[in-house]
Amino acid sequence: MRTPLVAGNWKMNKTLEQSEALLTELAAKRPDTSAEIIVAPPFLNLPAAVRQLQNSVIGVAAQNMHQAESGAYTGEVSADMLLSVGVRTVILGHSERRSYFGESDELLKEKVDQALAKDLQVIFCFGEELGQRKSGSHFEVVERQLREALFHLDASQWKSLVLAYEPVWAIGTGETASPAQAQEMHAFIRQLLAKEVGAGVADAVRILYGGSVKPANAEEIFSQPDVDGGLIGGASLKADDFVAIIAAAG
Ligand SMILES: O=C(CO)COP(=O)(O)O
Repeated sequence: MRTPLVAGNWKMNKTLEQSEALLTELAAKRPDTSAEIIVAPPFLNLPAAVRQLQNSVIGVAAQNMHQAESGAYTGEVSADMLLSVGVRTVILGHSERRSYFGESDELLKEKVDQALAKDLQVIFCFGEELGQRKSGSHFEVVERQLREALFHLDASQWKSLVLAYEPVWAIGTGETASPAQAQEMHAFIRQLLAKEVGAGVADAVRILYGGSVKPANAEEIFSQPDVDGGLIGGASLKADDFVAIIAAAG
């Protein structure tokens, strides 16, 4: 049995004060659920978020990380820095990192390797663009993204990985993949993993869906057999919406 996971990716939203207010509201609403819950505030808010949530069931993730141990990388944050403030999970490969910051499959492989070497849990994002879906190459694109960054990992490393399928055309657009489209891709990924990495990994790994998940569509998407929860952007910025989505997963 895979435990559902709902993660909120706040992106570049919420000052320290706003972050504290949202987390206070979230913790107070105590989502009654069997799902695991994670929030990913901006870097600067992480130490306070970890402190604030230390007695709650809500975990804290970073939205990115540099692949090097340390050094002359102005403006970057390392795995050890995340660990030193109590962060245990990192989101890697988000489409906004890929498109606005030029993160390639090759670079993401390095980041994943570094995160896993440091015992961080990784939520690895991938997904096709609109043109790729229209031309029917979406399965091929997703297969390449996974192959390049993850297929060299062994079964024990896969235990620290969560996959997040986020079709780029559904992110922040209000246009969600239909439950059938999500299920079709998630089932494809699981079959691919069974073939390439092993049946045990394919069965155990959680595959989240991300892209315009809202309280109104969450339940239908999460009820698909190969969808194990969601990575939520906009709707994770409002406590009521996020709690409703969490309830839909558990
Ligand atoms: O990118 C996302 C989560 O990482 C999804 O964002 P939205 O939920 O705002 O579409």
